[in-house]
Amino acid sequence: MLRRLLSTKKSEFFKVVEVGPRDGLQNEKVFVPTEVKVELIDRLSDCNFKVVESTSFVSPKWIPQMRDQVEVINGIKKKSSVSYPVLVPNLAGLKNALATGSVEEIAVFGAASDSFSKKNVNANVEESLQKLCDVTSAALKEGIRVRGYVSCVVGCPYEGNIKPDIVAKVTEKLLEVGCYEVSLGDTIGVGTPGSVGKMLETVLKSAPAEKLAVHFHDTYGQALANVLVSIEKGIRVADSSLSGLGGCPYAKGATGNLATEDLLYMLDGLGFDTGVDLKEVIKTANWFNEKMGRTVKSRVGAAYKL
Ligand SMILES: CC(C)(COP(=O)([O-])OP(=O)([O-])OC[C@H]1O[C@@H](n2cnc3c(N)ncnc32)[C@H](O)[C@@H]1OP(=O)([O-])[O-])[C@@H](O)C(=O)NCCC(=O)NCCSC(=O)C[C@@](C)(O)CC(=O)[O-]
Repeated sequence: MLRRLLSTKKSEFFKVVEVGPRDGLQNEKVFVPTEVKVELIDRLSDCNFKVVESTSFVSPKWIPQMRDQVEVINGIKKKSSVSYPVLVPNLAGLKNALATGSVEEIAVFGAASDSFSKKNVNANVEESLQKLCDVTSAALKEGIRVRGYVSCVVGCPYEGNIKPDIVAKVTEKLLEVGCYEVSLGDTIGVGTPGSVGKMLETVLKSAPAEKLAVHFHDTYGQALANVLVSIEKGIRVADSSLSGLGGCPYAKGATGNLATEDLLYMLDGLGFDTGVDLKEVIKTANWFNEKMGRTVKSRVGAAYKL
């Protein structure tokens, strides 16, 4: 498939979902000022992403960094070409999100591991799926688009290797209830092209590639290779975060997401059209890192001459 891709003249669209403002920031120990979050999202909108995941309507006791969700979602300059999904764990979160009048898309999140699910949302996989189905149905009735996530698709920080069958079951359920797309998350970044490839083979028996996205953390440096395997399986959507920001507060050891700059560089090299301006993403990452006193984490950001 890769050989075929490289030989075609017309470039195929690949959707990059920028999750930096949500997944990237939720684990930051220091509170990122609301105005910085808002400017970050506005700058990302100007990079031409189709999707910028912006914040979470979760409990502030569980994720204090996202406690300014209302100010963030109401403060950004929305572009009609960009979708700004917010994470919603339950009906209380949906109510709060709808009350802003600014939310048109939400993301619900489940997992393929009971232990992780308990730590993350205080419910096991089945209980959490029931809540997600309720939230999804209620959101769809309000005309809100719903994206689904499955965490721990290859490995769990508490249970080790995860059986692909469970990932397939959760994915199937999320699609059945009406999620337009399900993003498969290697939450702790332990997957390799071997384990990710096997997991995808199983999931693809019951879910079409067009309805799937991949979401890799780069703990073991396998994220780009894992995207490549996903491309070979027909998937054309990947999540990433600028400068590789991120980590999951309930998954010890998980490092950041795959860096958007590295993903864009690889996709460009493969001849895909993402529509995203890599230079603007690097400038945005440099701006953010300077603002927060961080160092550049993406390889491309460090190497690229602007
Ligand atoms: C789901 C709950 C709320 C259950 O938490 P709980 O404690 O079982 O909830 P509860 O219903 O018993 O309520 C307890 C308190 O929280 C309040 N509450 C309840 N719900 C909300 C809400 N929505 N917004 C604001 N407040 C809320 C509620 O009102 C109450 O307040 P109190 O009476 O004590 O003052 C909690 O576990 C939670 O918020 N978890 C979120 C954890 C999280 O955000 N994790 C990171 C996102 S997942 C992720 O990063 C993975 C992903 C998606 O990126 C993919 C990958 O990499 O794998």
